[in-house]
Amino acid sequence: MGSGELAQQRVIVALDVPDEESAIALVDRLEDVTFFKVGLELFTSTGPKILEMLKSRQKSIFLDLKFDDIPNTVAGACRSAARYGVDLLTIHATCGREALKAATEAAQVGAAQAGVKPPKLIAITLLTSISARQLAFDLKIPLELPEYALEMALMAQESGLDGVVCSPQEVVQLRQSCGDDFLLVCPGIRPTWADKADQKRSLTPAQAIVAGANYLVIGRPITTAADPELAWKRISEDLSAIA
Ligand SMILES: O=C(O)c1cc(=O)[nH]c(=O)n1[C@@H]1O[C@H](COP(=O)(O)O)[C@@H](O)[C@H]1O
Repeated sequence: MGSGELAQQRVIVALDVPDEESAIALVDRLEDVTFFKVGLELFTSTGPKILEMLKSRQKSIFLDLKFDDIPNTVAGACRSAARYGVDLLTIHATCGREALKAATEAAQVGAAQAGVKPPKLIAITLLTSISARQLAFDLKIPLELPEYALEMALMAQESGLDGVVCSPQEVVQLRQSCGDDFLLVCPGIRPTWADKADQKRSLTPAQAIVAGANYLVIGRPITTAADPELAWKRISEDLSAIA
């Protein structure tokens, strides 16, 4: 595999910026990046026109709106979001089984109505900013963290979702239990030289790929670097070494 190819195929850059202008500036600087994530900050600021900007540049899109509500509401949200023709879409596993099933069906319906490809619907298992201690003491979940993440993933799989968002630290276990066809999308990725900031359960890009992640979501190590192109290049080179 050529230099940078693995990063181009497997790294999604999170565009956590406040407005369209900053997003365009980053996308145009990072010309080798093929897959971008639009999350709550940017989508709340710009609305769907940011998706058109990315499509006009032939980029793949992860629309990360992390829906979390009652079944009827998340189904409606997924139906609407699926009409945009994005590649990946998120919902929280904690919505529960009924909501996950309703969301899965609604995403298919929305995409069919718009005549676009349905998004891969993936569930957040447990945010990568939550530590084992916080899970026990703040969220009062009596399970061990890996067991809790696995239970959320299995519920998502049984409800018909295409995969989950999980920390790279849980990938080996989830891959073993959920099989090769289940998408494992991992944020909380930190090269050795990057600040961990609010991420609690991280691995390096190479470690996450070796563990079996399908996609890595990387934001600040690239987007807030003094030289974002150089940060991307360093990550691409690290990944080329394991290709
Ligand atoms: O759904 C996500 O993408 C997500 C889930 C999760 O558990 N943790 C997590 O960090 N994310 C997102 O992944 C990105 C990580 O960004 P950085 O920490 O800057 O690399 C952010 O856009 C988060 O919203």
